[in-house]
Amino acid sequence: QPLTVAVRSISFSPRQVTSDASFHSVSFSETDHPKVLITGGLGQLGVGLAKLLRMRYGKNNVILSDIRKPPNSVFHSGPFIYSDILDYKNLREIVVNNRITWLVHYSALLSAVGEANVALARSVNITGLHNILDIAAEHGLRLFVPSTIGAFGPTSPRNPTPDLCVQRPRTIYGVSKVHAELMGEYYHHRYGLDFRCLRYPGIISADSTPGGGTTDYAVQIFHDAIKTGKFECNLKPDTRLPMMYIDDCLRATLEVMEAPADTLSMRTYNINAMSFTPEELTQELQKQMPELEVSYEIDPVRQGIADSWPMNFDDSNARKDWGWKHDYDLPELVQTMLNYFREETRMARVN
Ligand SMILES: NC(=O)c1ccc[n+]([C@@H]2O[C@H](COP(=O)([O-])OP(=O)(O)OC[C@H]3O[C@@H](n4cnc5c(N)ncnc54)[C@H](O)[C@@H]3O)[C@@H](O)[C@H]2O)c1
Ligand SMILES: C[C@@H](O)[C@H](N)C(=O)O
Repeated sequence: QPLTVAVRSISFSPRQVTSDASFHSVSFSETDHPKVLITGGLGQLGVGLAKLLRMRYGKNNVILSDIRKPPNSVFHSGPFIYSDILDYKNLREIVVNNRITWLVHYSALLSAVGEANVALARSVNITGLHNILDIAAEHGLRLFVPSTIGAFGPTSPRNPTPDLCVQRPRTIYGVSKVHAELMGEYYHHRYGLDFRCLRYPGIISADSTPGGGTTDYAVQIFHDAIKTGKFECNLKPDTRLPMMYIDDCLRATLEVMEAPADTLSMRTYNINAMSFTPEELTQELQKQMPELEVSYEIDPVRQGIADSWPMNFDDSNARKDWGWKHDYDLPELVQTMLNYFREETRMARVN
């Protein structure tokens, strides 16, 4: 404990790190919950993660942040603050004023929007990450940064893709995520930063919308199926990609953050649940909605990206080291998503 206090009270920035500097994660007892900051929290994943972490650590111990204006429901459900990850001083002020101990770094531009705006993606995904790493190291934070199936490329083994193999992605998103994995691991080995990283598959959620990725079709199909009974898919029918229901993704994040450090033989893990093609997802949906019509209008950018990504993800290390286990396969995913949208439609009719 005295060591922790001493390290935290040193006022330096890793921007002026001395060659023998060493950082240590802040330890806390079971009764002393972590104080969590989530960046980029208004995207597809952040609000759900905040809800899960607040149930576990208390509402006021989890702060959501973003550069966008939160909807009323989010603003009133717990602490929310403005935070631009490109503003280092602002980040530092938030961490200091709120005595943050865990940082979940969700801000990013995803694969398709990244290709549409490479300069912004480079700035948010790479310069922003540098700010986050320095803040986390300077203040002894436990840092979670998600990576992605997009961190692999056409020369990686695709079926299955192991944790350790060639990573030569061809998107700015993928390049920035490989950079994040390597920088986080470097800070861990060099400075003792408690860096934890999961490579997420495409995430599927009902109550939040994806932010411009290649796997977005697998969410949009549910919205369109319920609304119009028709869906135009922008990937070819046989494009196989790893996918996961959001509840599994958020639970994995919580579990790896809580895992004792000595169970982590690596700092970056693949996690997986299922793999399917648009055709297989359609067939599963049609078991309950036989009238659903799916047509294909291929987006060459997204298709090119998908064709370079893993088809199946090998997550055996996560299962072995810290007990990762998914709950949702394709049938449960489809049932859960349809239940959500049907209930929403029923409530809309009642009101
Ligand atoms: N959703 C998925 O399928 C998926 C899969 C693999 C990995 N991931 C990773 O998980 C994380 C969260 O994903 P998501 O789907 O919620 O992303 P998203 O695109 O839905 O949300 C990203 C958020 O980052 C915010 N942001 C952009 N610029 C910012 C800045 N300068 N400062 C602060 N915030 C900024 C945006 O406003 C947005 O709310 C990302 O890092 C993503 O790469 C997501
Ligand atoms: C896979 C993931 O990183 C994101 N959903 C994307 O497609 O870009």
